[in-house]
Amino acid sequence: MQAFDFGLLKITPFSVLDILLLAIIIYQLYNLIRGTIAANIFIGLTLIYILYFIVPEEKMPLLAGILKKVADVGIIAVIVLFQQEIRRFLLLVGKNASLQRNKAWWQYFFGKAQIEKDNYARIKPIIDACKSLKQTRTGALIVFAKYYDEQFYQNSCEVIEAKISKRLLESIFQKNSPLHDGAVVIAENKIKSASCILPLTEKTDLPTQFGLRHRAGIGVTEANDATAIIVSEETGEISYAKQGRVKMNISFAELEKLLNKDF
Ligand SMILES: Nc1ncnc2c1ncn2[C@@H]1O[C@H](COP(=O)(O)OP(=O)(O)OP(=O)(O)O)[C@@H](O)[C@H]1O
Repeated sequence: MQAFDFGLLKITPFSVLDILLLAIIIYQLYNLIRGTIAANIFIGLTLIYILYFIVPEEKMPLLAGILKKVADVGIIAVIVLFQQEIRRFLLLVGKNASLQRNKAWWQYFFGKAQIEKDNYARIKPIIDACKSLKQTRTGALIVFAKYYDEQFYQNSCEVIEAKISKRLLESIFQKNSPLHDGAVVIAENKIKSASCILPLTEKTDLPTQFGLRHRAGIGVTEANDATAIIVSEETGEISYAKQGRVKMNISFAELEKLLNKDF
């Protein structure tokens, strides 16, 4: 393979690929921790590492010794502190490598129109339920899990295992229903569970009106390969969370598009 020689610097196609892949990984990591408390931890760790390299060991042995100790356990600290982010990063890599590709093949073989028709039939009861929940200002949190992680969801949920229906969703979220608190989880084309307590996002830059329901809706999409619809009890507004980001006040046409893509 041809290499370009600029004096000391030798650039080969592999070094370009190397830099490109590293840039993609850094960008994805930045996206995952942007606006979270992990970003501050990352800045803290980077500062400690910079200090470790610039503090002269012979002249300042005490500080250099402490920094060396911290730097030595750095990789373990990174794994412990960034557990959630590493999990999300690996999920992202796995998802891009398998599910998206399968979907494309599926569409190629079975035709886009037929798939969209089938999808609409699956999505309709959910959209109808959201319309009714919005109208009655009933708070709701519906999670769409690409992979139903039993350990993650079942510890804090009531198992349902039922066909998706507008009436069932409405009755679960009705204020006097014993299951209305918490989230409904939909996976494998079924309502798998209700009343789920989900992890809350640690994001610090969210709108002030976002309370626990919105935080849980965003949190679950950070920790899992999942998306979430949040219906606000206060305003009736519908928000949609995906990969730790949230789209606020979306229309039903938008919701249909998003579900078509993600569900
Ligand atoms: N960890 C959690 N997992 C799932 N659902 C939760 C969790 N914490 C709270 N909730 C749900 O959120 C409700 C409280 O919502 P809160 O008023 O704090 O949220 P909000 O984001 O302001 O939404 P709203 O606009 O509907 O008021 C609880 O009654 C419960 O159903």
